[in-house]
Amino acid sequence: MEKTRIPLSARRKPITPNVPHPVVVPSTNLPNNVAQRPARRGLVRRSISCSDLRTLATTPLSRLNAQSTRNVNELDRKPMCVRSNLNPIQEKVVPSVKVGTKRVAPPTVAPTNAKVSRPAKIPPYDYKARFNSLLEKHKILQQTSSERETALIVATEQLSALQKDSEHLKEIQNIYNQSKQSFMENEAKVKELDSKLSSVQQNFNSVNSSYLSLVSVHDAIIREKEKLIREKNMLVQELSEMQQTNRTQQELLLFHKTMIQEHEDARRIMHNQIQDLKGTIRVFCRIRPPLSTEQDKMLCNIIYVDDDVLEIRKTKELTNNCSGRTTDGTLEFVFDKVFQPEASQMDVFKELSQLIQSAMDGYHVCVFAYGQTGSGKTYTMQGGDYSSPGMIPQTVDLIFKLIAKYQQIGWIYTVEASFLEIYNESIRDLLNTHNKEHLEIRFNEGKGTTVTNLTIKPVHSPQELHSLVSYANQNRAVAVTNYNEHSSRSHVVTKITLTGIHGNTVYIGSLSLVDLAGSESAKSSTSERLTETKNINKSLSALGSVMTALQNKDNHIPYRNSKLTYLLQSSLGGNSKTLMFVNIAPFHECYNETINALRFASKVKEVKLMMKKNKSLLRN
Ligand SMILES: Nc1ncnc2c1ncn2[C@@H]1O[C@H](COP(=O)(O)OP(=O)(O)OP(=O)(O)O)[C@@H](O)[C@H]1O
Repeated sequence: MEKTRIPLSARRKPITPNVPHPVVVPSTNLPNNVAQRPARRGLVRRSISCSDLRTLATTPLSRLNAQSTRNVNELDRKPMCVRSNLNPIQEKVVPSVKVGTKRVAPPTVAPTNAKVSRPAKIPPYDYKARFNSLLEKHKILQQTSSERETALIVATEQLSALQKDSEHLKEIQNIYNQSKQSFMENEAKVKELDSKLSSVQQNFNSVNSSYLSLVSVHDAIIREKEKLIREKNMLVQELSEMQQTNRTQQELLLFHKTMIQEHEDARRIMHNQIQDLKGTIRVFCRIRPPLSTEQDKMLCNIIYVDDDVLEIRKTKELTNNCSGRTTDGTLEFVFDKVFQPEASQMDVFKELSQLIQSAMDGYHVCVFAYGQTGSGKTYTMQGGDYSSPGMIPQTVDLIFKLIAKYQQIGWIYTVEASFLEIYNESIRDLLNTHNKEHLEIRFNEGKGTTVTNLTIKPVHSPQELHSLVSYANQNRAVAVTNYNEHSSRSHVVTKITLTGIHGNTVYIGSLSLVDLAGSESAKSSTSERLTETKNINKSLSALGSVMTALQNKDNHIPYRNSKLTYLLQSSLGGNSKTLMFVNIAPFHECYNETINALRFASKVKEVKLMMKKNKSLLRN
């Protein structure tokens, strides 16, 4: 039997084995736009790009399935178009038939109604012809059968290919699903990255805006820096001009300092000459007012003739009994100044302050208050309450004011203070009442008068000195049972030493402020007070003797007759300025003591001291 050849058109290309990549997809399963690409019959072998997969992913599955079904049907149809090359009449499209779930090409049926010329009718008796005709028919049938078998084989191959396609499609579907899953994951990642990108963008924007503002600040700083550099240059210029001016001014200042120093020296000399002209021993008389508790007391008749002359009168009987100038029983006394009861502490200090200047200038100054008990000595030296500070507190304040003033022209001052009490001719250290050491007065031409073992405190401020003054007063009070009685019976010496240094020049001056014991006579004292009074009178009369000797310019001045005069030797000698307050109580009952005090003071007033300045040179 002649073998039937399968037409080329009916053959199918072998299907490439299914491998994940490259993916072999039947063109029919691809969406239209993908499938439109050049394809071979039925199948397309090509690599699936990401965009194809994306298109696949975005195409609904139902649509793909429908399209796939359509294409399979088309494939089913196309291979069934079997052409017979034996008989063109037999060539026709054979529709596929469904066998079970598969569609296969139906067996080809030989056309019976072919439009060919009918063979001539064979007579019934022509068996040979009829046999040949039958053979011909048989041959045709055999050929048809063979073709149908071939078609069946082709259809079976196609079916198997389709099955493979289907499996392949399933695999592609899986790959597609995986790709879709991975795509969705990637898309989520892309979204996440997008959000990160947007936050990074925001950060970038904020950093950028900060950067821009920093840039503007930087620019402003640069501008400011340039401005400052310009100002600095101007200041440098000004500074150099000022330095030049400064040099000129320093030269001028030096010149002025020299001038000031020369003027200061001249002032010191003139000041001391004026003080000398006023008297080396000056006597001020101060009459205290009666207190509110003393309004009943009869007063003396005191007449203030001038600011340095007073007249006092008690009775006519006393006329010619006094050493003062008498006129109708009136005694007249002339002092350097008479302070009436109304005079304030400030008025009194105004006169004293000139002597403090002398102490700063290197002189020894002695101020003492003389008078009977209750005449106002302590009030004058120490003061009453805070509103009426006496000579000592005011002196302390003035000293420190002057020190500050002198500092400006190059002077450096140091201040030292000591406080002692002479009671019954023995000395007590008021800054150390437990001081059992022997306190002995020594005199040295160079150093002046000193007391051995006496506490001497350096002082740096007025407050410190005020505290020492009150501490000394306190010690004076606690040492005895009856302060008022005791205070009348002892001499208190406050000594402030001032050392001024300017270059090689050193001035050492001192201020001795003495609150003397009451000057009442022994007659008016009781027997108990007699010893005290004798001692007081001894020291006061020694003071008078020293004054007289000084007045007479005696070779020997009896300083050593009492502790008081010995202690005040350097303040009463030729190298000092002395101011004596004679304090007077204004009462009739005190008249005799008043007259005695006034006489004593008048005697002192006549003393003329020979002055010698305590100037020394440290070097050369
Ligand atoms: N100028 C004055 N103005 C007002 N009161 C004064 C004045 N002088 C003294 N007094 C007052 O008179 C009283 C006696 O004065 P003060 O104690 O100073 O006398 P004194 O001479 O120091 O006595 P004593 O020798 O006992 O110490 C005190 O109360 C004092 O305050």
